[in-house]
Amino acid sequence: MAVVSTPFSFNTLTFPNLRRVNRFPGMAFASVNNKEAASLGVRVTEGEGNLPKVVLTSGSGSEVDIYLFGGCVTSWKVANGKDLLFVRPDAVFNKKKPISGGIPHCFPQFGPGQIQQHGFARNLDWSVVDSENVEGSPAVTLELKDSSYSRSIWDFSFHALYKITLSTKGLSTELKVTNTDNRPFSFTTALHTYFRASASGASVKGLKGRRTLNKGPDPKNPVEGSEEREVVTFPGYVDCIYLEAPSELHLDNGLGDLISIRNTNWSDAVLWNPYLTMEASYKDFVCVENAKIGNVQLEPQQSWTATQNLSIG
Ligand SMILES: O=P(O)(O)OC[C@H]1O[C@@H](O)[C@H](O)[C@@H](O)[C@@H]1O
Repeated sequence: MAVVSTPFSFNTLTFPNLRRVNRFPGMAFASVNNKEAASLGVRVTEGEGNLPKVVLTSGSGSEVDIYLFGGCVTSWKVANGKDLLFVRPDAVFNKKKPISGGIPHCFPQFGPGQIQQHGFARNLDWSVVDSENVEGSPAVTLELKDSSYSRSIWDFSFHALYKITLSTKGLSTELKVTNTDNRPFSFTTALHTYFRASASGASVKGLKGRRTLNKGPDPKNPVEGSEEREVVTFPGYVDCIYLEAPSELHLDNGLGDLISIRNTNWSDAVLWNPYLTMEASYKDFVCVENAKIGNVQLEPQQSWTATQNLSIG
């Protein structure tokens, strides 16, 4: 897969607009430098394959890793040190492929469709544009804009901002896509979240009665249906879209954790487990994805924003 990468040096990385946000309205923001960034719970380090990685650390000890390549959150360790996300053992960190695991972006196409599966946002370098700490919750905002590479695939000018905030018990993301072109465009998108799980014991609640598009038999010709189960499990190969999913789902990861997955504006959901097609790892994860399966249509200068909040009880 062709990948465009931006030259990167740890020595030159700065945090534009890094700021400490005061608790009280009306007080001025204090500018901070990279050293202070660490004390605010935001630092940049070298990840796997020497790729730059932002680490957010909350006051309670929870921690999140985010690779600039793909704007991909790869780890969410809660205060007891348990990582609730999963990176596949076949994941590579060499920019030749998207990182297979964590929370990859699917943009501007969920797929299958006319361009590469899941689009290009997961195999481009995002950049840091803002960072802050609000009452002990560190946050970083990443940015992705069109480039000659993206335009060779999808010929539109766009601007995406992705804010990731870590709190004591939760991990929140906000994705804002703006049409910076002078023509309307449409896209589909998803956050393809890989949760660490015991797939045979994992289940999702909240989907009963929802319309389904089952991609299991043939991804290009999904079978329409509706979900009858209160508790949806992963007994074998699962690849199913839920249209107009609720704004809150509950995942029991089969490892003793109940994770609530709340969203605004991600109208649809996808459950995926590859079963024996990924024999080495399928037992250890399930994907529960917030998605926008129908086209989001944006006029020039219009934006679309969606949030996801993962939290443990
Ligand atoms: O690109 P990845 O991370 O291997 O994921 C692929 C899977 O992603 C899921 O979202 C799709 O519903 C599946 O059809 C697809 O096979």
